[in-house]
Amino acid sequence: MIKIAPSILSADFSILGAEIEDVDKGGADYIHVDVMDGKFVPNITIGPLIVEAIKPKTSLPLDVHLMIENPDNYIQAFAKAGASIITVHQEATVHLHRTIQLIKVAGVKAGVALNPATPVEMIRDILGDLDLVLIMTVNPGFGGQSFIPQTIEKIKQVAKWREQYNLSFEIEVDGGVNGSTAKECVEAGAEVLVAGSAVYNQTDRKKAISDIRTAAEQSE
Ligand SMILES: O=C(CO)[C@@H](O)[C@H](O)COP(=O)(O)O
Ligand SMILES: [Fe+2]
Repeated sequence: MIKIAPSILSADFSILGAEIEDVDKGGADYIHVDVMDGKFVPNITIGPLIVEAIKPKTSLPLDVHLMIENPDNYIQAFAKAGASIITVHQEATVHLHRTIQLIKVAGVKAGVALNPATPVEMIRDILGDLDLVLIMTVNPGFGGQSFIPQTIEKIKQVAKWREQYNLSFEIEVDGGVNGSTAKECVEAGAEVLVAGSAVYNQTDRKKAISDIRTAAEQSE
């Protein structure tokens, strides 16, 4: 089953609660929350206080994508704020296995994200500990960038390992996902599609979500 995760990075932050309710009613499966610290990536966005504030606005899982250095220091705070999934970048933590355990101890599903230039081999040995693998299809930091096609091979390789080792983590793609790129991602093995500008830059969010889903399902 394909899941659509609208990224609130492209929402109108002055009416964030209403923007979340809009995609919730519009058929979203996750709410994707991009956390940026101005160090790991150039941009600065959301902290645990905002996650706590939006939690009552939706019953959908909050899919928190941490683009921050030293993520261990903030896992507890985001878990307490209401995160359902916490995804950290492999590039942002030296002791990735420990970071994953910290997320699990906090009672939250654990994901690892890989930048476009990071080989999937970096996480092969810990795939069995993961609930989600996030293949970045743009360089993290901003919404509205173009999809990087070389990332498709990485999705395929992770999907191959998932089958080979009989694992059940979800494969998520993030960046430049829209009606044109969704199909190829799903064909490669992804089932969670993050879409920021492709959803929030449209006035009819329900239609935008449905269009991405329809495009993606054409590959099934
Ligand atoms: O994590 C990120 C960017 O770093 C994403 O979640 C973006 O928010 C996706 O935006 P679009 O490429 O879909 O506009
Ligand atoms: Fe993201």
